[in-house]
Amino acid sequence: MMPLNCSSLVFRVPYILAQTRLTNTKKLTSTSCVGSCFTTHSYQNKSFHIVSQFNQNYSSSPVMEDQTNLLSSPRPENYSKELIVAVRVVQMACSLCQKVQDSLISKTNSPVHSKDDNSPVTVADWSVQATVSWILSESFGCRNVSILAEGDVQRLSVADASGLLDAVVKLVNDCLAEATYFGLKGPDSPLGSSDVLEAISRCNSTGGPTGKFWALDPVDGTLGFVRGDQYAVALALIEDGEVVLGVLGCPNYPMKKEWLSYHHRYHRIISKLTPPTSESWDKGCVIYARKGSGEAWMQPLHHKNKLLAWPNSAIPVRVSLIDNPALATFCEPVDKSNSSHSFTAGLAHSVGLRKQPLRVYSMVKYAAIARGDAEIFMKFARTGYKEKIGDHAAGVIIIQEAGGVVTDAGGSPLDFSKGIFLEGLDRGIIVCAGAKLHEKIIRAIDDSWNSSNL
Ligand SMILES: Nc1ncnc2c1ncn2[C@@H]1O[C@H](COP(=O)(O)OS(=O)(=O)O)[C@@H](OP(=O)(O)O)[C@H]1O
Repeated sequence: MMPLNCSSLVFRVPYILAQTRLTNTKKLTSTSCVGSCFTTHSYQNKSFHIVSQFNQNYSSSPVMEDQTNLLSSPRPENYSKELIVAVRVVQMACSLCQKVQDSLISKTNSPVHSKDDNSPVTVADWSVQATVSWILSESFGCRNVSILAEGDVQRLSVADASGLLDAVVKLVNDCLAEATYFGLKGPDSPLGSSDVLEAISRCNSTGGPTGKFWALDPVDGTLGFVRGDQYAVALALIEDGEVVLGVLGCPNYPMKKEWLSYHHRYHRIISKLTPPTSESWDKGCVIYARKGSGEAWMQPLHHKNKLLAWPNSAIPVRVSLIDNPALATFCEPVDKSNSSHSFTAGLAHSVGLRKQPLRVYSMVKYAAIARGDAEIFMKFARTGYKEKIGDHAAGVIIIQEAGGVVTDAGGSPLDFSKGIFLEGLDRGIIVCAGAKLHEKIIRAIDDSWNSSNL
């Protein structure tokens, strides 16, 4: 048997299979529809409905009020307005990021690989942060909105960053000018630099155990973004230390799941040569879930050529029912400096996973599990790295509501109540479609800990 060997990993917590949810038995037999005026489309042999609603007469609130049926859940409508605004603003952010990524790819054959101060990913980061902050503040009132995000406005305010600030202000205004097409209301006149800086500077929450705050990762998966590959826009709402809703925008998520692996970039580039028609849905989605609903939903990205009839659609997503390790696919980060590939290889072997790992950039790995395209996601950061809550919150709630399980390597739930970081994390993060696979992995990790202590 291949030994589990990862010298940098020390597992301290004994096996506790805590908080695992046995909700994976709920099999969807039919798709639900949303709204009242819909057309039928198909995706992976399932039919679903696209609601073509668009109302120019919006109220003073940036959310168009007649579109609250975006959520088809019959359950209590807690956080429903928050979720609607969050889904829409993440759609806007995806559109913004797509523009930046397209220009990045077309302008250079040797993409930027770091997040230096003037890199396109930095521009996208700031612009998404400003846009999301502005829309949330307009929707719920500045005083009621607290946002935790990484961007620090000081860097953008200094004199030598004026070119960067100009680029950000332009992108933000271009994006907000299209707000009505996403069912939101933009500003009456373009924002100035000070408005943009103010919107960014409002994202100064440090999280914590009480109160309500949004956790935003504007462009998660820097490497994927600059390489023209997978990245995600992640927005979650956390209240009293619990994630209550999550939205993951995945602009490059391929509906042919085989193309998800970074190895298949070539196929994705080829697919770009054939632009999608209004009826096709070849890539890009926004996935979202609300705590306690027992449901997670996916809608296609908004397409520019459908400006006056936004396809306000959603289909339910559910984790895979595969619980046989030999048939299961596991995801992990592409870059081995972000997660030990040798450790996961040993773990995979001892658990009986037989397929090659699916290496995917960013929180798109959470989306893959929620959609049932893979069964396991494991991340084992090197010693000393502290995971940030914004890099996981949206994914965790989506997985849980889609029927999956997320814990640390000791089997404990992730704790979002301790501030910016996932404090007390027992090294790895384990995401599984079902409790059975999860139990096997946690047991194997525990065995490795025991044998390394012999
Ligand atoms: N050293 C180290 N170890 C572990 N994790 C780290 C580390 N450094 C950063 N990060 C965080 O992980 C995010 C990248 O993780 P991914 O799963 O996307 O990795 S990979 O790009 O596929 O290799 C990365 O997201 P981005 O900063 O958006 O790229 C960080 O949130």
